[in-house]
Amino acid sequence: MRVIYESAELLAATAAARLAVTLADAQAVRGTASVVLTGGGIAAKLYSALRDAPYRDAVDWSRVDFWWGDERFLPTGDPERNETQARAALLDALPVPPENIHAMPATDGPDGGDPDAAAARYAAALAGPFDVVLLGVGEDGHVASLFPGHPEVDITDLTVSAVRDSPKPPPTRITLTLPVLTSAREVWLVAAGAGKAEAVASALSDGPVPAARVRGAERTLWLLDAAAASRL
Ligand SMILES: O=C(O)[C@H](O)[C@@H](O)[C@H](O)[C@H](O)COP(=O)(O)O
Repeated sequence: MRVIYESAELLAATAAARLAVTLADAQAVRGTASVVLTGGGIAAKLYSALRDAPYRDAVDWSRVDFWWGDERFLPTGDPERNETQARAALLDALPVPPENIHAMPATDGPDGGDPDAAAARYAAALAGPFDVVLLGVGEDGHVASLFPGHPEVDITDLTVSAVRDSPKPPPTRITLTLPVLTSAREVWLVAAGAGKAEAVASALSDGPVPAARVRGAERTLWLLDAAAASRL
């Protein structure tokens, strides 16, 4: 399904509300809920919309697990880390037990600057299937840190991989792979702005971009603003 909103603000506001309802529903059905977070501009808007919404109390935040789809492999607290962004825009304001926040390792973690060991550590900790995977979409059609033409896109035997030579800085990253992303109940691809129009059009016509290959087990949702949908 795809939904096109007039503006990025409306997209962020509705996605935040949708996320609260989906997590509350998951808790009603299964007792707990899990979400995989992403980085990027529209994600930051979504996180602060959720943080500031009174309905956020519909979710029992003590029973939500937070994971990440990808991370920039930098020191803890680096402003460029997706974790730092999500904590500042959302998690720091919610009553989430620290052990439910499953950040990807940083370069000052137990594996130091070794992204392969850090990826293996995250793989060992992963507990899916996830209820919702949030994914921003890059202008080149990347999702998480799966970049077009890079070998990580075709990995089938690992759930988490190191990424080197990322075309988007910083060059070293950690990413979930397609087999684990596609095992989630719902995958939501969220994109705003004219810069995303070509990538969105390619993905939705089964073009050669990583975004075309990610699907949820139960539902795949494209949440777009009018500019990102302008080439559909
Ligand atoms: O580390 C990152 O940058 C990401 O997790 C990445 O996959 C991001 O979600 C997209 O590149 C969209 O980012 P923007 O919304 O900022 O364009």
